[in-house]
Amino acid sequence: MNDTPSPLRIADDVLHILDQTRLPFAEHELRIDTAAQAAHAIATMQVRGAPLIGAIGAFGLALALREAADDAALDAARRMLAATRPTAVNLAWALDRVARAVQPLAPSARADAAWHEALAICDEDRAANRAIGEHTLTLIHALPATGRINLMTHCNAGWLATTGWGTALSGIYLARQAGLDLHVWVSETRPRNQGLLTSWELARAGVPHTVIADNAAGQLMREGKVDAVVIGADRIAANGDTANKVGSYLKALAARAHARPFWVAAPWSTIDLTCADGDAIPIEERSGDEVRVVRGAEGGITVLDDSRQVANPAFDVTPAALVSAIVTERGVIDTAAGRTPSSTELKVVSR
Ligand SMILES: CSC[C@H]1O[C@H](OP(=O)(O)O)[C@H](O)[C@@H]1O
Repeated sequence: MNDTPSPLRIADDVLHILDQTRLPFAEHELRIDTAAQAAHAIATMQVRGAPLIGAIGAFGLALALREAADDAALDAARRMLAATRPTAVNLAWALDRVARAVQPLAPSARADAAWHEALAICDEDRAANRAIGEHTLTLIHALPATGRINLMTHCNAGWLATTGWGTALSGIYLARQAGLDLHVWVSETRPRNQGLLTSWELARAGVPHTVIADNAAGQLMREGKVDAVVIGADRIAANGDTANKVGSYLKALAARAHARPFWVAAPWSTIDLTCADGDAIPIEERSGDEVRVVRGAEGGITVLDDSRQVANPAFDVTPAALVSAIVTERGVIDTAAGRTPSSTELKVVSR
């Protein structure tokens, strides 16, 4: 799995992360050697993307256990890290997994065991994402498109958002490697502009793409310029309702209106069977400053002052009825086929 870039690097038993708040303008690595630094990196989106914040949370818990490893310290560190971002279930999932692995151990053995568990989470994430890419490639091959294939994506669900390969972008990378004639519409994804990260990734990989304003998606679909939409996910409820970066829902509505497939690509750890449907998914409300200030290479420009009210929900929920397929490492859950889910699909409902 070494043939993928990664936003994190382990050296000298500490973490080094690519600071995503400085991309795409500057490539700058940050050293993370305390749990507080890991929590800060997640909360400020120096690291972002559901699988990646899960991995950084896991390492953060291991770093906390180097300082104190009794039950109270474990619980406090876990809560502190879990509180950083609420929507992506991968964070809580990874923290629970590490805590479960170390709880039976003596405090003196916990930090090393937690570190190894975090490394295992990363290995499994890369393998899962590669498998997601292979399943997505099958869907791409099955598109009725003749000539160049035009996909659309939203936000950044590439290797920057994971520990390698990406989720939504994994299939795009494999399609490119397979020599498919493919072009990607990349929506800029205001207010944090993660679309610029996607463009940065795709440019590095030589994938033809075009960045669009978020509001251009419907017109492009209307003009027949989009063959399918593929996005990542932060939490998928038991009925298939999908929380992803705000703006995903509007793309799903437009895709349905124009009879285009809308695929959600995510590892199994993003499925939260404790959420019956999308109404149970917590939606992160971020600072209004992200809307008030437009960031660029030279810092930020304030476009709206504090006297104006701003709302900034960071995610939205796309109802399962608008999702054509959920692609996980276990295969494709075809939510449009109207068949009964298999045992591996558990409670994810087919439509
Ligand atoms: C591969 S999951 C990517 C996922 O992460 C996102 O959010 P954020 O940038 O706020 O961490 C977004 O919903 C992406 O689809």
